[in-house]
Amino acid sequence: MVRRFFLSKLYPIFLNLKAKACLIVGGGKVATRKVKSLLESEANITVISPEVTDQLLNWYNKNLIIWKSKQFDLDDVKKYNLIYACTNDDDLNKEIAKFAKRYDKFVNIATSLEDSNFIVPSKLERGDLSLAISTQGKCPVLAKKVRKDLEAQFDNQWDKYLYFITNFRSRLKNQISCVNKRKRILNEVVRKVSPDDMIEDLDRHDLEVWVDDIIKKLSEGKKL
Ligand SMILES: C[C@@]1(CC(=O)O)C2=NC(=C\c3[nH]c(c(CCC(=O)O)c3CC(=O)O)Cc3[nH]c(c(CC(=O)O)c3CCC(=O)O)/C=C3\N/C(=C\2)[C@@H](CCC(=O)O)[C@]3(C)CC(=O)O)/[C@H]1CCC(=O)O
Ligand SMILES: NC(=O)c1ccc[n+]([C@@H]2O[C@H](COP(=O)([O-])OP(=O)(O)OC[C@H]3O[C@@H](n4cnc5c(N)ncnc54)[C@H](O)[C@@H]3O)[C@@H](O)[C@H]2O)c1
Repeated sequence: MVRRFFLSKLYPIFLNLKAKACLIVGGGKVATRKVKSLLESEANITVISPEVTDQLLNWYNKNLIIWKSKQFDLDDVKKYNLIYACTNDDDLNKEIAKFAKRYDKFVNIATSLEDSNFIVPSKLERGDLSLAISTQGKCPVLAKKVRKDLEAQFDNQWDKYLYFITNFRSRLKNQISCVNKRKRILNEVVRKVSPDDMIEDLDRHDLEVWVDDIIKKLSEGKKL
């Protein structure tokens, strides 16, 4: 019998954080990792910490983040959508969680799964393919290992493949109005064309010719 800490499962979601106000309390290794992925999402990032890593300082000097060089104050949480408590003081992190939840905020506690109401997954990206891996917080180091294993399986060909599939689907939508026919063709192309079929340096024109040729064949009921 498997016992679970949470009665309900954590809900996986991809958030659009562009320009959303995010607060990171703490300026160490963990804070730096969380800020790195928030920067990729173009969030509006504030770091509160008396000291920060060289990397955070570098982002601050390039105006990519706001840094308030001070001790955290409870009132600091009010203005932010997402809050990450990444200090090395677990009692302080827990206090941040309590206060943030009073204001109905989403808060992530680097030292305590139990006090977090969202957690950060390990992630792998290949073009527009995003894989998020979580152990529901039970063993982050295992999530990291699974990510590394998947990195080998999903190699850089997937980048080109996602580009091909995106192009294919958009041209298919323009050419075939029947949803069921589109669905059949897409299923067929996903089954028959693999990332290994992607050609190096295929220019846009050649890609479109290739895509249209596949659409024509499949819509006429021919095999690939
Ligand atoms: C995936 C990743 C994403 C990221 O952080 O970006 C991530 N942790 C990573 C690495 C990592 N974390 C820790 C170690 C040291 C080994 C160890 O102790 O296990 C390593 C390994 C390393 O650093 O190499 C220690 C640790 N982590 C947490 C606690 C507190 C606790 O367990 O309660 C403690 C003990 C702290 C203490 O001693 O007090 C908690 C969380 N860590 C999570 C995410 C969330 C759950 C994710 C899931 O569902 O699996 C959750 C719940 C909250 C959160 O942080 O969002 C990232 C891998 C990125 C990658 O490389 O792919
Ligand atoms: N969740 C995770 O993914 C994960 C992974 C590894 C470790 N951890 C745990 O997370 C914590 C942070 O790890 P780290 O390696 O970044 O530690 P660190 O010691 O490098 O950084 C701690 C930071 O907290 C800041 N800080 C301390 N008191 C503060 C206050 N009152 N106000 C504002 N900032 C304050 C310090 O200035 C420092 O920048 C540790 O307790 C560690 O065990 C979590």
